[in-house]
Amino acid sequence: MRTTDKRKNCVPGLLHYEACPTRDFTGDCTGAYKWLITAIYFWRTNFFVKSKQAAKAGTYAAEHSLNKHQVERYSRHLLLNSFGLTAQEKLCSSSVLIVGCGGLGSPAALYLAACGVGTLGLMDHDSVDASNLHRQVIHTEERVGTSKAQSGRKACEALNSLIKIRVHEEALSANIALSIIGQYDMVLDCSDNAPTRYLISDACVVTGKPLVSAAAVGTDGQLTVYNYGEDGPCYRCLFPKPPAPENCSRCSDAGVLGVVPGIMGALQALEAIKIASGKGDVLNKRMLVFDALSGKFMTVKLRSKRAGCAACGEHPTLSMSSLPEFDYKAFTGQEAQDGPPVPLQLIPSSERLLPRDAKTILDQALKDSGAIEPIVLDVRPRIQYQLMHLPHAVNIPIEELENRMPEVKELLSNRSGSSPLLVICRRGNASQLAVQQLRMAGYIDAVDIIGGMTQWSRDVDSSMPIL
Ligand SMILES: Nc1ncnc2c1ncn2[C@@H]1O[C@H](COP(=O)(O)OP(=O)(O)OP(=O)(O)O)[C@@H](O)[C@H]1O
Ligand SMILES: [Zn+2]
Repeated sequence: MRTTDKRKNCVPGLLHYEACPTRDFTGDCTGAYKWLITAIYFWRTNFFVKSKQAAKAGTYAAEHSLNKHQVERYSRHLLLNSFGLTAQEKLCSSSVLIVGCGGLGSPAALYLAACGVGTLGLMDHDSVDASNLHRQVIHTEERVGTSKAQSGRKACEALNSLIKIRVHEEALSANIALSIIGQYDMVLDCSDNAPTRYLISDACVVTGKPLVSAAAVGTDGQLTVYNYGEDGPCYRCLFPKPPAPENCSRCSDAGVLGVVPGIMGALQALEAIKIASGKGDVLNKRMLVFDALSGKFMTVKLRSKRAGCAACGEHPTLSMSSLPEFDYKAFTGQEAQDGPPVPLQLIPSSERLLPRDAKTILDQALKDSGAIEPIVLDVRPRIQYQLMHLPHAVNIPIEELENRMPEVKELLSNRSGSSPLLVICRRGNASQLAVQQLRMAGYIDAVDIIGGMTQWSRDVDSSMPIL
């Protein structure tokens, strides 16, 4: 009976009394097994509740800092033997500043956003123009006229919401360069003018940041990394003296095959990824030169640091305190922001014509002279003339004017007495130079049109495309 009384200590259904290993020597159940089973039960229950809570919170056992979304999104990088986990973690905690959201900056920003750079800075003071869209693939038709930096932010955010994007809607200038560049691990120079290139390079030297620099004009591209490693040169080491302004080709004058900056910008993103992740050989002391028409890439060896370099040499003159005072415009002889050329004032305004007045004179001359056409001399390059020109205009590019004066003489010999000699160019600078030449050749009634074809399109005939 004693035995039967003690059976109540056993956990019902779990163990047959006879088989209970914790019976005492009299064969009675001690209840120890009951307490053991109960303890296991509570421990397991507690464990399951805790695991459920853990699963809800999204934690799981792993030896890295990436969250579930990052692991899924960057899985193809993570699986790549030559890249992998540590490289992606470094990338995700890196910060990159892109100066210029144009032809180079567009693909660079998209790839860096897509691959998970932790913080991406987008800097540009300009707004999107329709002529940008054939190569600046970060922008859209809808965003023409809006800020390039904001347009870039929208595209990058739409692509990857896991990264941070900082927008700098202003031009990089000497007084803000150090504080802005100081916020990032590295810089991509995607700008298009000499003063900005010198400024970015100097600021990167002073703040100790690597600089991924590229250029693309026409069908050619270049790429290198400055200020990298022990003895990597800076931009000034290679180009201590700025090029003459007339030797700097600009896309807005020389044109550019859209995909060329696309390729160079993507390569800039690649160098940035290599620097941030610590993988691969960075393009240090080497320049990659791309010729799109022949489809050839060539690598040129570059020099090491120059001992006498004003920025990174043995006795630099540029420093935290002197850089903000440095006059990059005076040094390069160019405007810090790439825009239309500064309007020249070679001829007094009173001796020039506004497009509307020129139109009235032309209409009147046509009426008066009947069959004889008024004379309009268009001094733009041939391609611009082919794209569109004024009715009756004769094309003699400014570079050919001196040699082709006999043609001008012939042209003028047929005009009626009242026909004016009007000279037009793209924006009103070359036409003033042409008028000076014509006047020296004896054609003193030559007169140019203020603002050229660009202003003509705005004031007289909006159906004309602006180049
Ligand atoms: N100092 C600067 N700070 C910030 N952005 C700059 C600076 N200088 C140039 N940029 C930007 O760099 C970009 C360069 O782009 P890109 O070379 O494709 O030429 P673009 O000026 O957009 O077009 P186009 O030359 O055809 O008129 C431009 O958006 C320009 O505004
Ligand atoms: Zn240097």
